[in-house]
Amino acid sequence: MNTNIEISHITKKYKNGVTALDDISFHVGSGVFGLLGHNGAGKTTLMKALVTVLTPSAGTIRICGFDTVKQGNEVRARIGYLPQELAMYPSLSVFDFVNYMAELKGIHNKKAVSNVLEQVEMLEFSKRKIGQLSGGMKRRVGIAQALIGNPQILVVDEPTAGLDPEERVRFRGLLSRYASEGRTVLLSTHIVEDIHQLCEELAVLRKGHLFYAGTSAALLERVKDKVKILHLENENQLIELQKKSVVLSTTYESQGLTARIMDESGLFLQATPVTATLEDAYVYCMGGKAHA
Ligand SMILES: Nc1ncnc2c1ncn2[C@@H]1O[C@H](COP(=O)(O)OP(=O)(O)OP(=O)(O)O)[C@@H](O)[C@H]1O
Repeated sequence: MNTNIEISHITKKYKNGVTALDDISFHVGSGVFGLLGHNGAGKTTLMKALVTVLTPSAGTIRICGFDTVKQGNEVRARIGYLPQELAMYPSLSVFDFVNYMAELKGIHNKKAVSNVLEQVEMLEFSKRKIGQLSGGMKRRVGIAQALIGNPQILVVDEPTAGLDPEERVRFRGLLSRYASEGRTVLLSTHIVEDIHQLCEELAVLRKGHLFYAGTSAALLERVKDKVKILHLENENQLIELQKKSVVLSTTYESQGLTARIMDESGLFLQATPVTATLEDAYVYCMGGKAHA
């Protein structure tokens, strides 16, 4: 497998003293790779370091073999980035906006602009003003500007958040199509369904530390035999349970509720073991109940 991204011992300490990343190392090959973690875990900081917007305090990152600090131009030529909040000019047309972004990258080629708009199914809306687009359409225009120059690596920060189910499906299709022919899509998300549908491999950050990096299958192996269900009489018992174990999900019933838990140390002898699913594994990684 080719390694498109090599992250080695990356630490980022901000001026205010916050250590957003603490000695992170992992490799990313081709395909869609998921970056997971709660708010503040360090995902955006890591993505900014990958795309050379931010310089790490220590460690190195190589993109297609090029060092993000020493060979920024080579890296930027091979990477497309859709930040969480991309500043867009509402009065520009879709075409003019993407063309403007292309020119900032040094690409003066209107055909290339039409090409990327076609890839994201926005060519027919080329003349529409950005201010008149739906949230999903704006996100597609965001991807279009990241695809300019046909980058080997596409980095997208929470691209499906806030989209309706239909747009989400369309978006996932777009990302998985792009991640073929040896290209990489690195996707940060809170949404378990995104990972489930798209990512063979993932990394999980927790408070600046790497909690897991590897395949979904290996993650499932880790949680095997640890998922159990437990009947509870009321929500007070649920609150107590959450202090002692990771609650994966809860189902309310006519009398009380059933909690699905991760019994890591085998303390819950009264709970019934069940077959672990990938969804359990992802939710466990995220530290508890599903976000979507
Ligand atoms: N420019 C900055 N200066 C100081 N601290 C920062 C800065 N940017 C981020 N942080 C802090 O670094 C930590 C990691 O933030 P980061 O934005 O990377 O997390 P995240 O996982 O992307 O979260 P979210 O999902 O909310 O975007 C947080 O504690 C955050 O407050």
